[in-house]
Amino acid sequence: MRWTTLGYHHDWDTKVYSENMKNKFPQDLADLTKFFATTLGFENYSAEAAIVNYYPIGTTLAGHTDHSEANLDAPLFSFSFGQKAIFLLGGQSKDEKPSAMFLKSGDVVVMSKSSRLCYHAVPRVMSCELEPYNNFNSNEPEEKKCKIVNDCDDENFWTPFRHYLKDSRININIRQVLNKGQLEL
Ligand SMILES: O=C(O)CCC(=O)C(=O)O
Ligand SMILES: [Fe+2]
Repeated sequence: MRWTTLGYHHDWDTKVYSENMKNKFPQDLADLTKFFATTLGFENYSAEAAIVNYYPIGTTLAGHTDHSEANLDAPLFSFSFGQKAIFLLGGQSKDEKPSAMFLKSGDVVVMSKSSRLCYHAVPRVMSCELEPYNNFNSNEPEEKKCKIVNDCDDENFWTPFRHYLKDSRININIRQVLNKGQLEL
């Protein structure tokens, strides 16, 4: 499994965010996440760090908690695309037996309040039966479709992504790092 980072870079070795290791967080992803946060009643949410996880079928992510953010009250948002996974969600200690759920393309996991600091893991990525990520039949009129949707309608543009997703899952894991009013680490 591989990953890239956006915004504040999460260093999996030290688990420390730093002001010296960050780039601009993509505005469209920040807006999308804020939409989810506001809809769920989390005002003032600001997406500041993301890990984009790339899982070829057969790869796994070991059990862990995400506790490096200065702000542990803001929820963690997790968007899944491509092939499906088994996601294990446990408790705040390893003594608690985890619950298993499937995460499919388009599913969003929100870890907030008591689940924010719970152990979780991805023990299995496997083939899905349906491929919702290949379906661009939107009812939006042509002029209202955003650029990325129009780009994906173009077979030449989409083909490499379709090939990649056929055997892989992508998860985008988004966090707010700073507390309200905090300007830097
Ligand atoms: O792939 C997932 O669903 C979870 C990823 C995750 O837990 C993380 O990036 O911290
Ligand atoms: Fe995590």
